[in-house]
Amino acid sequence: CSSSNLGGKLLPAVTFELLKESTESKARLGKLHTPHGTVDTPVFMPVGTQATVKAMSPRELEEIGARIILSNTYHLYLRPGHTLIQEAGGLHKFMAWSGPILTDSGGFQVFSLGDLRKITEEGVEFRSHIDGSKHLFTPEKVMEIEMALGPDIAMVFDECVSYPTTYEYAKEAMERTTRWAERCLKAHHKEDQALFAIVQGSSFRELREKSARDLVSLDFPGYAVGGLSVGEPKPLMYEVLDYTVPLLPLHKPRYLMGVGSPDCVIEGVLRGIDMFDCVLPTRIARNGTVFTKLGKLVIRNAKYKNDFTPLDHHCDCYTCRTFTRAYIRHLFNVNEILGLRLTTIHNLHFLLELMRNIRKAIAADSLSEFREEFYRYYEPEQF
Ligand SMILES: CCNc1nc2cc3[nH]c(NC)nc3cc2c(=O)[nH]1
Ligand SMILES: [Zn+2]
Repeated sequence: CSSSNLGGKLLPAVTFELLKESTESKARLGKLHTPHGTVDTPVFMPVGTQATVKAMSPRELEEIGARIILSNTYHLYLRPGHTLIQEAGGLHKFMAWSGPILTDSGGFQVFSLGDLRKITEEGVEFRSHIDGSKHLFTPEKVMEIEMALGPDIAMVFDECVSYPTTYEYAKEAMERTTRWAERCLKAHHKEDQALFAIVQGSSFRELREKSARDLVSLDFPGYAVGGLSVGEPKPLMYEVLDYTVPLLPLHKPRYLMGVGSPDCVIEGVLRGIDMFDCVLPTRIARNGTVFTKLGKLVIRNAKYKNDFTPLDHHCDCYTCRTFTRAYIRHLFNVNEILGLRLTTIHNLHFLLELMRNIRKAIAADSLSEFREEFYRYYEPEQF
């Protein structure tokens, strides 16, 4: 059922149950209840930009324990169109994913189109990266698209400001984003879909605090921290989280957008983040780079030519149980599709397994030991 009806008062479609707060950090265990099932948090959400997590079938996603996945409003609006997907019965039916789905609002995509877009108070005029046709995304239009796509969680239309930026521009963009969020709230009318807000303000503390305060007063069911993982040094991202997350409601989910490298996920969880998404694990898999306990491994490297051991000696995923480095390197060498499928399965399993272990560590109040142990082996990158 979507949102049960108690004497006319509709219960919200998506609710967050705070199960346990860590004693040693801001980490917490939770359950995100949605019309398409419940998600244990902290959670990593694989990205399925064009209504598919590239190279993975829904069955394989289920097998590795994926629960909630992301799709992209911008891409699906352009192809095949949100009206076609609505005709198909919505995204869940169209892509045969029965679990929870979150759609971003296209904000990030249209802003990364560079000078192919024009921002006004009304919205963003942009040219399609496919055929150059002109489009206008307004908060109202984006709400119409996301209501038609039918995900369990829809994101507001915001402006993700690039890094670095000036205080003046960050202020102007943040205040407009808050006005857009109010317009999204007014235009959104789908009871079985939750609308999450996105905090902006770049790396300026008073802008982040103003953005958080204004959005919290609008009482959204969930809050994302946007404008991060856009090229800023990791310590700066952590600093922004240190002073932004505490301003968000304890009993609502916090979503850090675009973060999915193992070290950033651990640092985000420690700072009170519940939800993560990132194209990194699937994107680097397709060019043969995999996560392992000891850091990243590039399988095309000649040193793996005669290496008949698994990708990651500590992993029990289908790829690592079944194939060797030599075989997967061969597949990449001869451009065989199975190669990138196997590395995608492994990288997603790696991230989802990391989340399972993080949840276990929070439950056992041992997340800082887990973090020490993880860093003892894992070599994080600077960006
Ligand atoms: C929902 C669309 N809006 C929206 N998406 C985002 C996607 C991101 N992806 C990354 N790093 C890969 N940072 C992001 C920030 C935002 C952001 O501030 N806003
Ligand atoms: Zn594996």
